[in-house]
Formats: sequence, C-alpha cells, structure tokens
Amino acid sequence: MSPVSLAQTPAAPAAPVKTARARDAHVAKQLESVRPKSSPVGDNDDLVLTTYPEDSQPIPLAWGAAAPQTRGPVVASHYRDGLVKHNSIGAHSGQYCVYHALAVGSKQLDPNHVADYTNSQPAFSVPEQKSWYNKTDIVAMDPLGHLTPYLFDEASKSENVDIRPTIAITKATMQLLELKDAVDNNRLRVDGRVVLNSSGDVSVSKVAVEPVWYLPGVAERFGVSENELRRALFKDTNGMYPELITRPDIKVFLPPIGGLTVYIFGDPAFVSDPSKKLALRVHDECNGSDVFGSDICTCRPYLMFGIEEAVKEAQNGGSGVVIYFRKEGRALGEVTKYLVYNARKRGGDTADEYFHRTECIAGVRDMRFQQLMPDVLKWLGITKIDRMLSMSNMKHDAIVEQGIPIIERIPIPDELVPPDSRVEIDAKINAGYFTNGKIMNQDELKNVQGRTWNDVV
Ligand SMILES: Nc1nc2c(ncn2[C@@H]2O[C@H](COP(=O)(O)OP(=O)(O)OP(=O)(O)O)[C@@H](O)[C@H]2O)c(=O)[nH]1
Ligand SMILES: [Zn+2]
Repeated sequence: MSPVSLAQTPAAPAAPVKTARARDAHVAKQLESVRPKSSPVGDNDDLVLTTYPEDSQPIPLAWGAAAPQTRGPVVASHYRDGLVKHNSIGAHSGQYCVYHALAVGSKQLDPNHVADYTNSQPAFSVPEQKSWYNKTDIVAMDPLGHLTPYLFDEASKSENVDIRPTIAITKATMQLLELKDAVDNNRLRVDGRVVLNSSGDVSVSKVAVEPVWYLPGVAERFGVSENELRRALFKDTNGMYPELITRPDIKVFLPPIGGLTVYIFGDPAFVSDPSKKLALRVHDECNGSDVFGSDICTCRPYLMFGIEEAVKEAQNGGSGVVIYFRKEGRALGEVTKYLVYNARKRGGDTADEYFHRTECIAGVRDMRFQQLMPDVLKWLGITKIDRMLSMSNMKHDAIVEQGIPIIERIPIPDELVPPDSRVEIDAKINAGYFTNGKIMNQDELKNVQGRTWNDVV
C-alpha cells in the first residue's frame, strides 16, 4: 500500500484544470499515485485514500457570501462526480454517517440513491437573517441547510453531485407528564393555541440541525489558527480525515458529532421580533436523567421547567425556545460519566470533590465548549434574551460574547432539585454558576453529601 505522507501536502492549490474531459484524465492520472496497490482486506484498486487540490475541481463554496447562489452548496458526498467536485470534508448526518456506510456496505442502500424531497419542505418559515450572509456570525451550521433542495436542485443535476439538506423544519404536538401536572395544578392554562387541552398537550414547532463547520471561523472562536485546528482534528481522530491536511483549499468540515434540535413554543415569527419577549433554555443531553429519570442530576427537572416557562412566555404573547444539544455527559459521553459516578459513589460523594472526580478520569471537567452554541440563536434571529433558564456561566458568557444580551437569569427552583443532585448543583454554584441563593465555600461543600453505594443498593 503506498503511504500518503503529509510531505505530499501542497503549499497552495495548483492552477485549475480547464475542461471536464482534461480534468478527468488529469484526475485519473494524479489519483493513481494515492491508490493502495494491495491491501490485506482484498482488492482496493478503486479506492482513493485522499485527494489533493491539483486533482480537484470543487464546486465553489464561499462561506458567508451575500446571496445563496454566490455562497454555493455544501457538497460532501464522493459519489457520482463528488470525488472531484466535493467542497466539504467529512460526511453528512453527523455521527450517523457510519450507519449510512453500514447500509451501503451491507448492500441495503444504493450509494447512488437520489433523494426525492417531494413534500419535505419546511413546515414554517424561519425569517432570513443578516447573520446568514457573513463569515463570522455562523460557523457551526449551514444557514442555508434547510433550503438546499430548492436552492441547489439544478446544481445537483447539472454537476451530477449529491446536495443534501442539513436542517429540517417541522411541527408536532408534545405530550409530557410534567405539562399535564402543570395544567392540573393551574401553573399552565389551556388556551387551545399553545396548550391544546386539559391533558397538557402542547403545540410545538421544531428544527433539527446537523453540524457543518466553517473551519476558519471555528478556529477563530477557539483562539487557534486554522492549521492548528486542522492538525488537532486529523491527529486526534487518528487520521480519520486526511483531507484536513491534504485539502487546505476546502474550508468546510462535516464533523461526526451530534447535532441539535430547536423547540419553539408560540408563533415562530416572534422569536426574531425584538418587541416580543423571549424565554430560552439551552440544554445539553443527559440521557440518564432526561429520558430515564435518574435523580443524580438536575437535567430533566431543569429541562421540564424550561419547557414550562417557554410555554408560559408564549401564552403571555412572547415566545419560548428550548434548544437540545447532543452533548451527552458534558460531551464526554455516557461511559465516562458512569465511570465518574462510580468514583463519586465509592469515594464519598461530596460537592467539594464533584468536578475533581471527572477531571481524574477525563482530564477535564467539561468538553462542551459553548463557543459554537450561539450560532443557532443567530440563525433564528434572536437579538436578546429576556429570560434565560440556565445557571451556567459558560452558556451565559458564550451568548453574551457573541453580542446577544441576557436580561434575566432564572435558576432551577430549589423544590425541583432531585434528592441526589444537591452535590452537583452546589458544586456548580461554587464554580461560578448563577444563583440567587447562597454560594458555599469549599469547607461547606464537604458537608454536601450524595448517596453512597450502600444507599443506592
Ligand atoms: N461528565 C459528567 N457529565 C455530567 C454529570 N452530571 C451531568 N452531566 C452532564 O452535564 C450536562 C448538563 O447540561 P445542562 O443540563 O445543559 O446543564 P448545565 O450546562 O450544567 O447548566 P444549566 O443550564 O444551569 O442546567 C449534560 O451533558 C449531562 O449529561 C457528571 O457527573 N459528569
Ligand atoms: Zn444529568
């Protein structure tokens, strides 16, 4: 197998190849040098390990350009003519790209399947924003990702490439026991518009977003150079994406990570209307609590409180937004989180040691890095947040740093803090989370104790 060495990385893109026919011959010749000659897993003559600028003719993609057609589509797929024409590194659908590969590999999916998007168009419109058309406001999602089948259908056909949406917009009715309880106990009223009936069914508009990173912009948010970011992404994923190194001309990367979902209560048009009040909860995934009700943290109760407050804001003539990010266990994953739980329960679960236990195992206490989170707020056209349903200083600072003021911060009410999660909440408050109550010192935190294994069993 001929190795693809970093030394082959060209300093700058070569002059473009003129005609399609000449280009194809040129590409075939160039790609010969990077084809594996033999492989322990069989005949791989048709595989290309990576591409180089001089082999390629990417479809133009000018991130932040002033109009959709000058901006151009995000093209990641190597199928059809995509090998030569792709303008993005990585594959669609975040972490689910691997399932796509399994479907193709197990011959259940034709890789050249052409999607039929009939009737899949957005169920409501998100008003176009200035932030969609500059290089700095939005760097972690494609602001045109919901419009691709309509804006770039022609390009998809004429260029013979796969251009896929990365955003989808729909509507639903939500049924949650906590919302029924809120109606039963007169915290929410039935208005037939937002709260539909006495069962507490709620009308919601929602948006699913897959990650699309503009690498220079992401690097800037993290205060590193684009090259440092590319090298880290390449090396730390054990070389999963050689084009991060071999294609400095390609600026967009579809990372294999979870996306986000926006839940909007009330009229979606009000979200970007500064004359209407906005309540917002930004929530990071905690499957154990959010779905399965573990009482070791405040996640589900704060999420439910956030939804209830968002619904109230919508009923009061404003709107409410809840954004759910797939960043399980502070983006460390559930395995790390459970290892930390064990270490906490075996080591005396006190609030003064709460973050230290995660640091011991993961090396850091948190990998959520909220710097990219505000992009979706800008995409929605949010210019201020009247009521922020979060105590997190990291979320607060990231939003304010991106120029969106937060008028009021609302902590989780004490009565909603579950039995075993006092440790978490007091440790967080000591570490800088917002509170209207007492901030304990390190000594006092030693006395805030969670369950031990003996209590759990
Ligand atoms: N690694 C680790 N993650 C945890 C632990 N407890 C909760 N989490 C994760 O921490 C994150 C909590 O996110 P959010 O519910 O958005 O809350 P927050 O950012 O801490 O702050 P608030 O907005 O004030 O609730 C989720 O990703 C949880 O899965 C823990 O002990 N260890
Ligand atoms: Zn949790």
